[in-house]
Amino acid sequence: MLTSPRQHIISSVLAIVIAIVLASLLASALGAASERILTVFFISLIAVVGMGVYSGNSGILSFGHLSFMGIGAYTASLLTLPANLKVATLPKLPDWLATTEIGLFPASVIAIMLTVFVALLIGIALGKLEGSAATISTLGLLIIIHGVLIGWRDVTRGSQTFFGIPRETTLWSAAIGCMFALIIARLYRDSVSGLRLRAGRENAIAASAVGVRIRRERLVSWVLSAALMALSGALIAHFLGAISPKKFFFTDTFLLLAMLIVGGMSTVTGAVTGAVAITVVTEVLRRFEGGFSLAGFEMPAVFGTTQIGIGAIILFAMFRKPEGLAGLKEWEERVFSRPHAVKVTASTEQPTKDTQPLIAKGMTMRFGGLTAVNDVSISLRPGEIMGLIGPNGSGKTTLMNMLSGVLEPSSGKFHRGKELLSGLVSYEIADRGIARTFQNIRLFPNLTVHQNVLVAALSTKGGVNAAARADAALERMGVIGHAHDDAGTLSYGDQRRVEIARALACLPSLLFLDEPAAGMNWEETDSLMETLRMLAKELGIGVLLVDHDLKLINQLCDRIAVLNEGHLIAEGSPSEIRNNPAVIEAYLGPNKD
Ligand SMILES: Nc1ncnc2c1ncn2[C@@H]1O[C@H](COP(=O)(O)OP(=O)(O)OP(=O)(O)O)[C@@H](O)[C@H]1O
Repeated sequence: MLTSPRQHIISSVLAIVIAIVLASLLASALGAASERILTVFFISLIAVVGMGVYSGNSGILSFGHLSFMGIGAYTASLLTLPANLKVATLPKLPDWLATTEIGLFPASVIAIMLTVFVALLIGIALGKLEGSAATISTLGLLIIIHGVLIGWRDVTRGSQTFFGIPRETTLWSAAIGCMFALIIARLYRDSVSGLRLRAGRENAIAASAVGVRIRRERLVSWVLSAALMALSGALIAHFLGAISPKKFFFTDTFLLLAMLIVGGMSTVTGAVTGAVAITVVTEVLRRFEGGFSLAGFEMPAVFGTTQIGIGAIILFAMFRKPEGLAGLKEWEERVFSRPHAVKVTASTEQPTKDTQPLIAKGMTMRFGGLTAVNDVSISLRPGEIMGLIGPNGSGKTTLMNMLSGVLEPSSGKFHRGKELLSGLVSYEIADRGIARTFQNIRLFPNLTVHQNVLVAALSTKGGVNAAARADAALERMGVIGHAHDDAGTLSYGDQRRVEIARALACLPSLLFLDEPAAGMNWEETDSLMETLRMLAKELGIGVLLVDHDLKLINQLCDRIAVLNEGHLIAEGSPSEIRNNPAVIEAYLGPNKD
């Protein structure tokens, strides 16, 4: 399933095919030099989009992808190298490999399969790392695989050139490979997995809280990107006819990353833009590297002109367009307007069937020497609105974080019916019907409002009826008119509503709201109160509401629990809580009137 309009995908695919065919025909007409430049460009572009599939969608920069290109290149070359040459130059190869001599296509397929297998093993290990730790470990990967290519002399000829590879890569085979890679990358970006990964890139905690298994999605994109790198490696080896480990090390990593960063990591349009920009700069500057004469002046040769030029274009892009020359949207997302066809059906927004209360006992959270929540026991029934109040720092958010799986409690358990929920992580809890919003809004700001909500619907309850669920939630919260605006561009109040809509798209039976009215004016707060009442009454959703607005809490809540310094000091109806001496003391202090 694809998460963007069909019109976008069709126009994107058509543009890819037409541009590649036209460029190839033009290069063929211009002669061998142009053909050669375009062939290398196509092969580089496969690698750039390959890197983009992982780095662009996950937000984790990888320095290690050239390793996969190297594995692909050497594997395919070992399979296509003439048997007599293998016997002469690699005498210690096992017999079965020495005598194998197949064409580029089957060799590429095998090379891709082997690379995918290696990437899977590495990806499972790397998946445990986040942010810069993940990036640095990809650097380790590059160095290790480079070391293996050099050290495994019997198979790779070590640091010497691996020569005699049949030059089977033509302009048209590179063009077809490039077309394939661009289309795969484009489809992946808008697939369910791609959307989930982009949500995780924008905000990992929020993505997990709406059911996204970020590690799994990262692994999918890692493996897919490795496959594209292997294809690029196989093609370049069979274009050059000779390779060595240094071809798959720092220099080309820098060049390909420069293309990706300059153009924009998060789109296929960006990868193409960056590859074009860097290729043009490289080709132009290379001609001046050896010196030139201009209007009678002899300019001297300047060593490194090309590298200086690439460095300058990276600096320019970072200063002027840090998200890349092509920005954060695909070209067709900018060009075509998107009237939103609402797909609400009768089967969406059914009243919840969960009638069991959530029961939490002895919930405790220690941060080092601080006990933020101390032995708190509460319960929440479907259909009721329960307020959770207390002075600043009394542990309200921490309690909510534990009950939604964002934090693992130091001790204490919570369950619903017979199902023990403590010990589950947040995407598992979201899938069991407990959804939440955050005190500091955690939307996916560079995704549209519709995508923000759709990703939640797709990632919970098996993704059944996801589009209709997303629309119903947007409509319920009054933000369907913003469906195709980027969530980060909305007013504060609208962002809060989108966050609630995103939680509703999970079809929760319990909804945790952390200061949902913060930043709203009284009119917006009134309308929010009305909506929450309807959610509880019509859909039977239980609401746990943290807020400092005691008027809102008193008017809305059936029951109120009060925390002070991590302890539950009172629980009861609004009137009981208003007259409770412990609560008055916690809020006003012991010596106040
Ligand atoms: N990740 C953390 N690491 C260390 N201390 C934390 C962490 N999260 C919260 N705390 C501390 O735990 C205590 C309770 O914080 P918490 O945010 O739960 O309170 P709160 O009642 O929600 O406050 P507020 O009303 O200001 O949002 C505070 O002293 C806070 O500094």
